[in-house]
Amino acid sequence: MPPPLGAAAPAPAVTAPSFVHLALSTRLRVPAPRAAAAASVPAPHSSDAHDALLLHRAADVADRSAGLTSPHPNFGCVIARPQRETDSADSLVVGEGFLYAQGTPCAELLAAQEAGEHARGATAYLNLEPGDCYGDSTAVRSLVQAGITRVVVGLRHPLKHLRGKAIQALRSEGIQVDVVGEDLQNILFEEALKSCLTVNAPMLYRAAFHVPFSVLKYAMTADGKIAASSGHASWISGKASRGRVFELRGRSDAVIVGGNTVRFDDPRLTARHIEGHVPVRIVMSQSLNLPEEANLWNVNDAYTIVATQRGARRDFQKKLARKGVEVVEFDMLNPRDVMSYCYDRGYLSVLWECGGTLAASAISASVIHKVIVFMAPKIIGGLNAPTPVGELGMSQMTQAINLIDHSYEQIDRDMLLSGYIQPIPDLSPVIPSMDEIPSVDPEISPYETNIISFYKTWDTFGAFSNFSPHPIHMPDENGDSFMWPSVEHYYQAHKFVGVDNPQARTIVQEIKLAKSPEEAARIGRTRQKRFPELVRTDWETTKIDVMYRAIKQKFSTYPGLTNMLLSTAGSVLVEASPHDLFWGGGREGEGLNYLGRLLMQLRSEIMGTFPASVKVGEAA
Ligand SMILES: NC(=O)C1=CN([C@@H]2O[C@H](COP(=O)(O)OP(=O)(O)OC[C@H]3O[C@@H](n4cnc5c(N)ncnc54)[C@H](OP(=O)(O)O)[C@@H]3O)[C@@H](O)[C@H]2O)C=CC1
Ligand SMILES: Nc1c(N[C@@H]2O[C@H](COP(=O)(O)O)[C@@H](O)[C@H]2O)[nH]c(=O)[nH]c1=O
Repeated sequence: MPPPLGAAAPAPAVTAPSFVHLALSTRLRVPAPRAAAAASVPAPHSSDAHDALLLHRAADVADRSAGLTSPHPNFGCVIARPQRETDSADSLVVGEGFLYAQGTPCAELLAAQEAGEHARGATAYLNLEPGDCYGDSTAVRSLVQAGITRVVVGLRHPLKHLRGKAIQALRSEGIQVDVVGEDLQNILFEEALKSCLTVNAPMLYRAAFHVPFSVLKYAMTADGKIAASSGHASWISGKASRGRVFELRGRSDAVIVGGNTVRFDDPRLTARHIEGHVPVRIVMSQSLNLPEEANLWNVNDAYTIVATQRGARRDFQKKLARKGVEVVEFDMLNPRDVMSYCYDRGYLSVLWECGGTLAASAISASVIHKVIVFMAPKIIGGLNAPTPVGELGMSQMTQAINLIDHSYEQIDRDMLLSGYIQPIPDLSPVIPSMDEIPSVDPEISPYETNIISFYKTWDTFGAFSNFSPHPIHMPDENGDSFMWPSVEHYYQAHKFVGVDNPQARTIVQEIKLAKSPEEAARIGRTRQKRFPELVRTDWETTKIDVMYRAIKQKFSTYPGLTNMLLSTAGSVLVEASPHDLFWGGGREGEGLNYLGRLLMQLRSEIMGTFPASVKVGEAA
């Protein structure tokens, strides 16, 4: 049951949770009354702490698949016996396995083979729901034949055509399947769930954005340079750091550099010092003004692709082809088209090791998801020395892209900073699709699930829509405040707010003065499509915060709306837009329903701090 009303708690911060936090909170939030009853029954298995520890271990085992399995995700399976007399999880493990490469035995089969007879009556821990596909059912069959009696799953499979299939198949064989966030809601699973999201980040990004998971990596001196002004750059970071780079390459399907880096560094871009996977090397060059001889043209080291502008230096293209280098022509050579091409080739993860010019272009194209910086305690100076990221069109520090879930690590003399530009997308829709509901909770009939949908403002809960006529007073970037006619006006305008361009400011004014939310939406969407360069570079990451700020202000401005929201306690809220599969739930629950999630997040925050004076459920 939700915490008692009126429980004093500090006012929650305004900023919305990052995606990972949102994923956790919507999965591990206070269970609805029905689920709470189920959760209060003591689990007939080892404690949640053991399960969380072993699930975390399965994610670590899955990480050994990194770079080897594309286009399949990283799969890990740990089989453990629930021995009660010891607290150490290690002594519980009887078998482990990870997917070594496409077409090799699956993790579940390998773990079952290692466990042998000890698998009978044991529990299998999987970072990700088994991905048996194309009629193959090896993973499920391996667990059933090994005599596994319980399976703990970190994430449902992100791909719609696979999601829920293996879970249903295992349950139909009488195996107990506990899915984190559905059957296991204890906050103890937070770390384990985060490790499952992180180890499958490549698959999640690829499924969500239809481009490979892209990591920008560079080595930088303490004064922010990636080379001397002469272009000389070896070496900035130390041997141990460069060893980590070889590992990073070994986990990537491709490594990308720009034409200048080839001209200045003549790089090899191989994952030397470690055996196993060798990434494809990609050069992006519009001019094709590249050296006749270069390490990258030696395809005995690794495969090389040169991406160039259609028709560039055909004679040189032929020379490269004769060396075994693959040349791919693009009408307009740009990072997004190259990433779409890599997506089509099945790449899961790409490492950008380019200079600042191409890095800026890739960030502006929103194809960079994570940044890894090796900072060395060195000063090189140089007015014209190259820097890690070139022109992004930002003139105010307040426009800076804030890395999310960032972390620091010291590596010998260097400092490693890594963080996400675009947080890990959580693909699990809050509303299970119709065929999933029975497998989520057999007691629930698909037609009784307490899902509250809203879409048009005249629906019963239409006031939850961003188009509802509830003006909101919001501070602007200069601290002045403005009365926005609706949440939609505010949201659409903020695609262009802060962009230092008169045209962008004009669009913001147009949207402010739009006569209706529909008109505001039309202006915002059409201008975004026609003038992508006028949209703020960090829009993909900040749009959740912008929306959360606006709905928070809306509900705190209109107490009746807050009461209406509280009256939905325990129900799943779905914005039933069939078109917008990010904010909406889609026709069959395939949408991500982020507006519904934010409203539920807001509701659970209010439930924690709601003043006792106002009764829940009063007329709106
Ligand atoms: N310390 C570190 O980690 C690293 C340092 N460096 C250093 O950085 C310097 C090179 O930096 P930089 O000049 O920025 O080189 P880049 O690696 O960014 O290459 C820029 C070139 O990329 C090509 N390109 C293709 N498509 C695009 C696009 N859409 N946008 C932009 N460029 C595109 C063009 O090549 P073309 O002109 O052929 O058409 C362009 O000139 C070198 O001194 C190198 O040593 C480089 C990488 C990492
Ligand atoms: N100078 C520099 C880096 N430079 C990057 O590494 C590339 C050289 O790779 P390779 O030829 O395989 O050794 C170079 O082209 C550039 O992309 N990287 C780092 O981790 N630390 C460094 O100090």
